[in-house]
Amino acid sequence: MLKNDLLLRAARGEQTERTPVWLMRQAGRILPEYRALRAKLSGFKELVETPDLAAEVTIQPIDALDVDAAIIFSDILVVPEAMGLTYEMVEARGPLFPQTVQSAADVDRLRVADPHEHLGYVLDAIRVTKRALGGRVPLIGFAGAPWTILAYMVEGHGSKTFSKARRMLFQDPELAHRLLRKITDTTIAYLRAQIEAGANLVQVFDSWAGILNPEHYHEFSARYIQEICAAMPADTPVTVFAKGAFFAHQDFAQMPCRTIGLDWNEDPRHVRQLVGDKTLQGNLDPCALYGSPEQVRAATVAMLERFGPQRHIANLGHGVYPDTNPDRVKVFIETVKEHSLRMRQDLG
Ligand SMILES: Cc1c2[nH]c(c1CCC(=O)O)Cc1[nH]c(c(CCC(=O)O)c1C)Cc1[nH]c(c(CCC(=O)O)c1C)Cc1[nH]c(c(C)c1CCC(=O)O)C2
Repeated sequence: MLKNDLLLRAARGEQTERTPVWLMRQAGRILPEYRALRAKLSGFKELVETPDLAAEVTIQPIDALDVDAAIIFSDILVVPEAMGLTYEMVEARGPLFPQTVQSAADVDRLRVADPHEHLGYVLDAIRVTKRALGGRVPLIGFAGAPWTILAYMVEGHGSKTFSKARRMLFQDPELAHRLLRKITDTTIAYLRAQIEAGANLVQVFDSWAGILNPEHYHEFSARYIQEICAAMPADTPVTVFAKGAFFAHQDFAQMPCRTIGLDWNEDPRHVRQLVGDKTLQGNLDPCALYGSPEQVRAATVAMLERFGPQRHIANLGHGVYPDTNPDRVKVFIETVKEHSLRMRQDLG
């Protein structure tokens, strides 16, 4: 039994006494206690692959920030690794795949991973975290959207344009679909296993949605996300966060998911008209947290008013930036709690 189930109720579209709040990328990065633990280890992967440590880092923001959800400490790139493509996390630079996917032979070599065999460390981390949380807040599981995973597997590292990955969509769409098929099958099994291990809600991150043209987004991304959503157990809410996909609201309106994540470029009042009765998540500009406490408070209040009191999960419009002052994050969280309560009292 959960002591605080605001997130799940908001995701299901039920009335809540206040708006739940958490932050994308809340685990790690901004917390001194994360940096202290991280400094003692060989690197990011040791943290991700050691369930007790991953659980500890997952719970740090619950203690430090008093958010309404935990998100399992892991990375979207564990999926390509489970399929046979190892990644490295290069200090201060980001992910790197020494081998990339270019040819039909490369796709054939990849396996559809069995999550119990190849991603057992994540499932163990979820189990340890659940036990340690003792029902304080729900635990969010996650995976990358197939398109975003393909982008890293083909490109080999982060990029502003991902032009190698997008080139494949133009030059060899069939090959892209074969790769997306394997990623999607792996992701469905992986997210289902996360839910069995204890994840209460799962989020699909399509971080590179915004660089596709609308036709390609429909053909190479949305249909696979749709399939993933449809394959989840009916009682587990799914959130789809497709950064920059303002052109794809029609796709999202039909998506069998409960919640749509919005980046900070979007106006929730406009999106509400387009996607029907879904819950919306977001969408404060992460840079708003560089302001003074008064400015953070004002920006947060304005955001809450745009979403309205119900069917909203407060968050940033993307992950929190590493150099953000945790005290400003606290102002954001406290303002959501106080002001969303007040919005309901004003109504009642
Ligand atoms: C694109 C993407 C990645 N990873 C992820 C995405 C999708 C979300 C998004 O768009 O931001 C998802 C992710 N990565 C991480 C989480 C942990 C849970 C959370 O707190 O949200 C989550 C949900 C830990 C992480 N993943 C990474 C770190 C930093 C590693 C470190 O400790 O040095 C953390 C805490 C590394 C990572 N991982 C990735 C990149 C590009 C980088 C390097 C730059 C960066 O720091 O974001 C790939």
